[in-house]
Amino acid sequence: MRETRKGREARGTREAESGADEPTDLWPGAPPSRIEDYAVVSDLQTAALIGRDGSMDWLCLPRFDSSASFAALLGGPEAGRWRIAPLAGGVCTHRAYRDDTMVLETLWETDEGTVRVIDFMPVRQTQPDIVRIVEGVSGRVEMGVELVVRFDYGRVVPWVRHSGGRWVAVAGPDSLWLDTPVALRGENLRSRAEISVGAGDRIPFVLTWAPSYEPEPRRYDPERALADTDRYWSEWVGHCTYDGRYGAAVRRSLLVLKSLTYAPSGGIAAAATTSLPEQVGGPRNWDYRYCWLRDAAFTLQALTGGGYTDEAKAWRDWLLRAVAGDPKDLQIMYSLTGRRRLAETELEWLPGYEGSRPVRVGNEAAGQFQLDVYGELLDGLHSAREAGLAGDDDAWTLQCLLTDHLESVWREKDSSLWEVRGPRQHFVHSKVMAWVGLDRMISTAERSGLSAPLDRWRATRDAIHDEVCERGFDAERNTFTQYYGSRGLDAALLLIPRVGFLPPEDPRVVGTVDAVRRELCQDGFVLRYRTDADPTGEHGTVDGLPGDEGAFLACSFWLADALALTGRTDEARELFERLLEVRNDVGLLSEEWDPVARRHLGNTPQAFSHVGLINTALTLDRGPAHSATGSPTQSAR
Ligand SMILES: OC[C@H]1O[C@H](O[C@H]2O[C@H](CO)[C@@H](O)[C@H](O)[C@H]2O)[C@H](O)[C@@H](O)[C@@H]1O
Repeated sequence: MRETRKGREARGTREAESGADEPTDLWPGAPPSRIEDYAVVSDLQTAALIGRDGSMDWLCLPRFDSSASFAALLGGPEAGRWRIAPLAGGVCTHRAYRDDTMVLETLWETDEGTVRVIDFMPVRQTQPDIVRIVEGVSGRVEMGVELVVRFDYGRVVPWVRHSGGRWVAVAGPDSLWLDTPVALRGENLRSRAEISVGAGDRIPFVLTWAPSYEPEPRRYDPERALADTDRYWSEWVGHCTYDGRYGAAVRRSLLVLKSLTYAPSGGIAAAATTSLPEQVGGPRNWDYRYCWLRDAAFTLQALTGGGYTDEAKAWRDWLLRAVAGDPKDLQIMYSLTGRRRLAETELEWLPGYEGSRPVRVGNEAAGQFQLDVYGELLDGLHSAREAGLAGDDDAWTLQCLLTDHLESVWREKDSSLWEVRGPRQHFVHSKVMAWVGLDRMISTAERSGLSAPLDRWRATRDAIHDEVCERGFDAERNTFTQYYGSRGLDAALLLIPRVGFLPPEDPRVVGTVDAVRRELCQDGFVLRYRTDADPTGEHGTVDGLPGDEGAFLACSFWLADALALTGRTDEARELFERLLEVRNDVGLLSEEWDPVARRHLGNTPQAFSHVGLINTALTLDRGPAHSATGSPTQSAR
């Protein structure tokens, strides 16, 4: 490495003092990244998003749901980011994770030479570290480094100083420490350097977060950390039991799910981000950095399907702790540690992703009544037992209490799995999942001989079944409906055969799958529901929200499942392989896909979408061995 002239002059400056003396940009006019441009690295407590332009634009420290120290994703470079890229600008020529790991390698091939940047987060020991190693491959490339730290989601400009050879940014409770042989200079409230990287050079940058009131964090050997991180992920992937045709895609999705797991508690975040829009420029922007019982139950089944029983056990332990107490106080989501209060607020100082406002933290849906979660939970615990997780007395006690409660609430209207913000309805999928909850409890008690009020449970299960078939089915159109009396459809109805509510060959199931294909598909991908379908809704829509959204990727996987289950395997495979095509260059999926603009929408990477991928791959390879949640245990009535 050669340090450039500006770099040498910069030693010892105080960034905050140098102010706006040089308002130039290292990469003038660089466009913002699209959602699908981001790769993720994780230390199992938080995650960073890195664009194809080499810019780390999202990083919450010290946890997934902490304030962001880099929030360029939602506010542009001024909201904090860390870019390492050729000064010539542009995006990388190639990018991939190193084998089956979460170590990212980004290659820049320029006329002058080739450089690789290796990005990773060592699995957390004490403090979070982000390591970036710039490696000269051939020739010589002029690289730029720009570090803009803005604590509290872009709002707080820290004091920056150099101390004992380390670069330090401090404000309030946060401090960030950078160890690197490169001297950064303060300029325009940013820390910058230019370096000339020749073949064989290897230049490390290690950024470590610590509470500002604690002693400075220890220094980390980046090369050793790289070897350890490589080994950790390779060993983890080595436990995967899936050996089917879609091995690489399934392993990558399992790695993403693991990356979204908050290791200290076993809780699983629905996604690494907040407020990436479901419609660019619109208000459908939500915070997903929490643990949804629904998403976690689905995730658990994908993990057990892939052979990961330790994670399943950790999730069950998390669950038992989180929901402890009165079952009527059950929430549909919790923080990663099990905290209940997730008050939703808007960060008005952030312009949002491509102007998509508001940016929200917290999630009001935490207070909703969503009937389906009882079914997903009970099914998840049932599948955990089926997957060989030893029975647990506490778990069974909890399951019985939840079932008692389910029996007393299943007739109520709810907000559904889509967390609609319009009026509550008798959503058909919710009732189906109430049936699933009772069905799985009956099955567990029957098989294991655990004591249970079986006659009563059977009567309730049958009553739900009868009511759904009577009030939730439109005989004229031969389809189940979104809610009782509605003309609208719901992609969640695709789960009916998978959860065993009716057998796949039942004409009502076939009719519903056909109706969803006819009315909810856009370019073959599936919308959750029509956002304009219900004039009785608060804003003339069932979800009470203005605007529209893209195709929901999990639902598109559910359609592939339903096609496979109803015997249309070729069509199922074709759709599944189209869905694989919408993954980004490093195999990640966000929540939604815009079939018109052909781009990712919504939070990323999203567990729900990756779970869909894994479960459909398992269905295509192994047949419907288990439901999505769980195993069909009963056939038609
Ligand atoms: O689109 C409206 C709702 O979107 C979010 O919910 C969605 O994501 C959840 C997490 O993956 C998932 O469990 C749920 O089924 C999805 O609808 C958001 O959290 C809600 O607040 C919002 O109303």
